[in-house]
Amino acid sequence: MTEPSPASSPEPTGAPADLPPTVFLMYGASGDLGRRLVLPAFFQLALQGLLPERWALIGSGRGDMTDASFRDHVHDALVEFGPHPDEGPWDEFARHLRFAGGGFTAEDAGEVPDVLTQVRADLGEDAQLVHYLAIPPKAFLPTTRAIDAHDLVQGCRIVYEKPYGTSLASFTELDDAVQEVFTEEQVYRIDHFLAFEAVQDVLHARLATPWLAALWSREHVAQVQIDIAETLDVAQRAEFYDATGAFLDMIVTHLFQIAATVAMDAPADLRPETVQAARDAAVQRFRPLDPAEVVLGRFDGYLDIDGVPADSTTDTLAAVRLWVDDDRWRDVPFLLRSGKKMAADEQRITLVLRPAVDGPYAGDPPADPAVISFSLLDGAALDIGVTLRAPGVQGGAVTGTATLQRTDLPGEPALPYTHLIHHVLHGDRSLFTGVDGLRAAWEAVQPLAADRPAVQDYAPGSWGPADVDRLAEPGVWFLR
Ligand SMILES: NC(=O)C1=CN([C@@H]2O[C@H](COP(=O)(O)OP(=O)(O)OC[C@H]3O[C@@H](n4cnc5c(N)ncnc54)[C@H](OP(=O)(O)O)[C@@H]3O)[C@@H](O)[C@H]2O)C=CC1
Ligand SMILES: O=C1O[C@H](COP(=O)(O)O)[C@@H](O)[C@H](O)[C@H]1O
Repeated sequence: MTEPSPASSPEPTGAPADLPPTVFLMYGASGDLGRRLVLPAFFQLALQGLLPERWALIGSGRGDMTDASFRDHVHDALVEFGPHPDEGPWDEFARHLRFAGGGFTAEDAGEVPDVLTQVRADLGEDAQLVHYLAIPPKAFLPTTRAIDAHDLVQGCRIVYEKPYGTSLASFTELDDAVQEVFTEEQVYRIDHFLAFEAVQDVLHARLATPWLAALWSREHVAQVQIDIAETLDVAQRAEFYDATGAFLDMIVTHLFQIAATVAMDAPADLRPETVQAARDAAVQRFRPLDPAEVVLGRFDGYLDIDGVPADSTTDTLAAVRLWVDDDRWRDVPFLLRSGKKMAADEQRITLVLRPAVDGPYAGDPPADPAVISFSLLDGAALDIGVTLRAPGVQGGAVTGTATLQRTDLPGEPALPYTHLIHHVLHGDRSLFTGVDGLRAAWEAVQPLAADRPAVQDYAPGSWGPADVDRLAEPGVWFLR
């Protein structure tokens, strides 16, 4: 298959000086996500000179916090998670931080209006307003209504964390309310895996490297494997996790979006709407899952965790065989797997390549097939497996792997949330999930609502129940 060549730049462009004055109103700024991921991303943007010349970040929360204690909170977060405040102009950065306590509901906007008025007096009445909902998903809907009730919709952008819905019904309820209040162009729905540099590579390497593009189809690819394996426990967040499970936490969200990034047709250009529409169109071609091709697992010992009910049936691992119904991928299984307490911390997208179909090596495939494999972890790497003549006088075939470390490339990598906030600032929705794709994702998992497979036990430190291996047959999991 041939690919069109895209015409425009892969990154949002425009100097920070050209960005309008911007006010971020961050709901849930005191929470775990804010501390670990979002506030560090703001500081990384500041270090790289990528924030607008005039900006403010107002943390909003239900408690009372002074500006000074919010600044201390941000400082502590940076000390713990980096970039360290000493690495940059902390004092200057801190002056942009404000806090508005007293919560924010439709009935009572707390201190938000007052603080916003003060900030606007400084930045200008027409400063761009960006709402960032870093709050639990159950608060998305009431906060959306509150933003409407307090007349903070006009001209704003709004960022929703994941998960955007937990079923087709709850997605529809949330999205109906969101579409009533905002136009689609105002809405940024996060799936932070789309912002991993290695996930962005999957599209950009293919678009920029013709030989890679040439093998991007069923003609050369026998299987696609997407593996997000974690050794992590869930004891710190048992309540959340038990209500969610691996399938909802990871498969229908992150792994589906990654699968769509692999499966999408090459967009004709890199305009955000073209990229998002191409990815959404790929999700719309996902065949509804067959429950017989879904394996759910639970690590031994899960039921002993404090906060997990004795009769829990929550999955801590999920693996699925997904099919993409189009000419490019017909009959190529997409194998998705993610779980907790697994054998390794690994995040990989692997295209397993077909062996020779004719010539002297046909019919004699090597034990390890050739692959193109993207690691998503820090300092991510691209592994390219090629089958070669085996060394020595006996000959035969052997597969070797060449590894390209991203850390060997020139340039400073950016954190996923740094990319995401940068894109919001520039009005670029290419790294955000589209509403059509999300709806299609929930539709694709609907068969499980009526026919959920039983949860099977697996040993902590393993790759999951034996049935997971069966999903990959006649092949094998690249990670094993
Ligand atoms: N933590 C993570 O690693 C990740 C989280 N996410 C998503 O980010 C969002 C925030 O997650 P996280 O920070 O872990 O969540 P937290 O449970 O830490 O909550 C964040 C903050 O939201 C406020 N809050 C809590 N309940 C409510 C409520 N009912 N109404 C309004 N505000 C409330 C609290 O602040 P206060 O008490 O000051 O009001 C709290 O500190 C969620 O949607 C989550 O799914 C996504 C990816 C990773
Ligand atoms: O959204 C989530 O993602 C994390 C894995 O993402 P990472 O960026 O921390 O690698 C996962 O551990 C968590 O369960 C899930 O909610």
